[in-house]
Amino acid sequence: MAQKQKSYPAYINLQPASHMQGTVKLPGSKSISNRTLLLAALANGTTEILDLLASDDTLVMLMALKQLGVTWTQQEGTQNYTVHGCNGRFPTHQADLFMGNAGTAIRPLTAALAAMGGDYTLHGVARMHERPIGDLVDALNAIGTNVIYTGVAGYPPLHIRRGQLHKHAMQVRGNVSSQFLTALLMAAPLMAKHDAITIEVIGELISKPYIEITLNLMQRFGVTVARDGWQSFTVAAGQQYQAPKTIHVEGDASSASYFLAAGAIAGGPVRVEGVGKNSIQGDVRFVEALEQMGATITMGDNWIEASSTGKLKAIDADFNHIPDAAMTIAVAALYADGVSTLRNIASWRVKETDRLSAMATELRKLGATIEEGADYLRITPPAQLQAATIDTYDDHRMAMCFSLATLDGTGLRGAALRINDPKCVAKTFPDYFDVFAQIAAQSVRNS
Ligand SMILES: O=C(O)C1=C[C@@H](OP(=O)(O)O)[C@@H](O)[C@H](O)C1
Ligand SMILES: C=C(OP(=O)(O)O)C(=O)O
Repeated sequence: MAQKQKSYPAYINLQPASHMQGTVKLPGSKSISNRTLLLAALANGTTEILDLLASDDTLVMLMALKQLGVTWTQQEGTQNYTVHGCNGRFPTHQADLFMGNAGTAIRPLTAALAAMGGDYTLHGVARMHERPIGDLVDALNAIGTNVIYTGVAGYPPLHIRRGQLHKHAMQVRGNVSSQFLTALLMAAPLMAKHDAITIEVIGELISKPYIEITLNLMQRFGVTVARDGWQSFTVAAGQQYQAPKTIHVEGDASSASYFLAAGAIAGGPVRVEGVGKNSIQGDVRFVEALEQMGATITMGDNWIEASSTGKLKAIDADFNHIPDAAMTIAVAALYADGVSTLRNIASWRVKETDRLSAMATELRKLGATIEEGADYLRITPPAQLQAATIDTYDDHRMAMCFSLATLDGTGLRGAALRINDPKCVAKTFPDYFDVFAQIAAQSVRNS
């Protein structure tokens, strides 16, 4: 078994806290873990991956690779893995792959399998079958791959057969998910055997910093991508992924956001370890938003710390570059001195749930006044938070960011905050509520 299993009750009651202080060691980055697993599997040679994230999203990738004939081993009692690369061609040409709700698994694997051809099906949980993949499939099939929808057009499940590449210039729309471009980039060396592959982005590209993670990791595996800004990307012919021997997975910057926000809301200092000023993850820029709200941030090579001395200031900003960590700002806005506006976050609607609608509904339960726009959220905090039972919509980030609603020690008047279905955090952070409780306990000891 690759991951430890954790059992959670149907709900969890969190006690109010007025001060948060302590240090957290972060789990590995989901974005880096799943990219590294796929690149290591495709590479020529053996890669040792250190500190891989242990979660549902990485488990589905590990299991899919195993079904595809990739050999990997986990070093006992660690999150270190040895992956034996298959040099651009999976040994197994027929497989039925369960992808859970992991966008970072299904999208890049679809592109890689389409490029290779075979007889593969990819499917996931019910919500996965509502998350769009049409822009990726269109981009692939336009150059000759053979990807078929077996349910509703534009969505998984997918069936991948053998195609015949007849073009090397690809086009992909960028305004629904950056993961489509990431997927094409990662698969491009498999299709660029004799001719360069170019990928042109049509229209706006969202979530840009995730493309930097992709390019950075491809480079670590020896493939260079030439680019013209965010408009077009070229992978020269004849490049193959080469195993870098060892690769270390940074701590997850999106997971860091909950603890850093706790330090900013409730005094701190709260320090996260595993990610720092040289991170390749765009979500470290979450701290800029906290600073704008008045928090004090310090950073080292492998840590970030947040603290504050007074009430947070309201914020009005564009969060397109950090859609995941922006959810944490929505809850932090409950503690601000005025009305906050989170702009350019339409992609929230096609993630684990419709996050714009879910966030609006749950913030209202706490007493906030919310304006939900097509692509923005305006949050007016209540004078005092109300105790509430928070629904989580099978969305790990809904569960994690609403734990911050306990940090107004007096406002909840001693009442616990109830979070339903806390087990959904297993998507990226199975131990989240234990770690959150440890920080709360450290804070009590230190106060
Ligand atoms: O490439 C990645 O690792 C991710 C890209 C983002 O998705 P979108 O590009 O769909 O916004 C982000 O929300 C997701 O959690 C991880
Ligand atoms: C959007 C997310 O996940 P996915 O990788 O499945 O897109 C997320 O983790 O917030």
